[in-house]
Amino acid sequence: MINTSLPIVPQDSTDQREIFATALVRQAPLPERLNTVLLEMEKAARDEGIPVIGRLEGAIVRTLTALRGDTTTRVLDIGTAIGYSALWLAYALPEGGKVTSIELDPERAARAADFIDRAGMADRIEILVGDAFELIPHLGAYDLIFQDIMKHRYFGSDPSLATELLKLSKAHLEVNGLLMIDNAFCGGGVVAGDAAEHSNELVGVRNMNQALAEDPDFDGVILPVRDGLWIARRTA
Ligand SMILES: C[S@@+](CC[C@H](N)C(=O)[O-])C[C@H]1O[C@@H](n2cnc3c(N)ncnc32)[C@H](O)[C@@H]1O
Repeated sequence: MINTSLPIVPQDSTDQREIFATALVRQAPLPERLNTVLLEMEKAARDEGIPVIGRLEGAIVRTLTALRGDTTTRVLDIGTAIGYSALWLAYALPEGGKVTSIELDPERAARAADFIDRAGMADRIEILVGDAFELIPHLGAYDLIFQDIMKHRYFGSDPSLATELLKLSKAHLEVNGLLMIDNAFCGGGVVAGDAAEHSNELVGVRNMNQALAEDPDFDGVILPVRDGLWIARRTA
């Protein structure tokens, strides 16, 4: 069901500026229980080739989420893997905040549940197992949505799905809500040349980038860190 032979963006970059920023972020104090589990997850991700956003992007996601303060209590995390991004999101939320995280692979979802429990965040994160395209239409509205499934879902598949997921996310995002989408550069492919000559995945991500950039209901920008992180506020 899941194509595990896909290229994985390394969690730690070779860019000297990102290495410097990541080293500083590693020194930031975190609750010991949370940090112990995050370190274990980072090791598992490296050893087993599990794609996670890594420490630098984790800290960016946490900071952007925390900046929203009490306006953000309902978060949707699309693509749980082993729960790494869900933990950063949950940690940033105010009291009473909750992350709903969706994962297609039941084994990964089970590992995520175990890590999340050990990090002491089980009361803040709910994992739904299934296909995001089937589950999201049954969910409510969110203050923040983090999308991180594109690499898996679109490679060699239908290039229109990336834009469909954007539409689905928009339909479940409150006005003034924040949409974050990882892998906007699609491994660098969308920057390198004419995506139309490349894979369905590249075409899909390029079209999604264009649709989001042109959408009058969003203000946003791709942060050029790691593989490109869209941050876009729904304005209307
Ligand atoms: C890049 S990983 C997510 C990493 C996670 N956000 C993190 O940083 O910790 C993408 C995950 O999305 C899952 N996935 C792929 N297609 C999906 C779909 N249609 N619905 C739900 N999950 C999906 C994959 O099984 C994979 O575990």
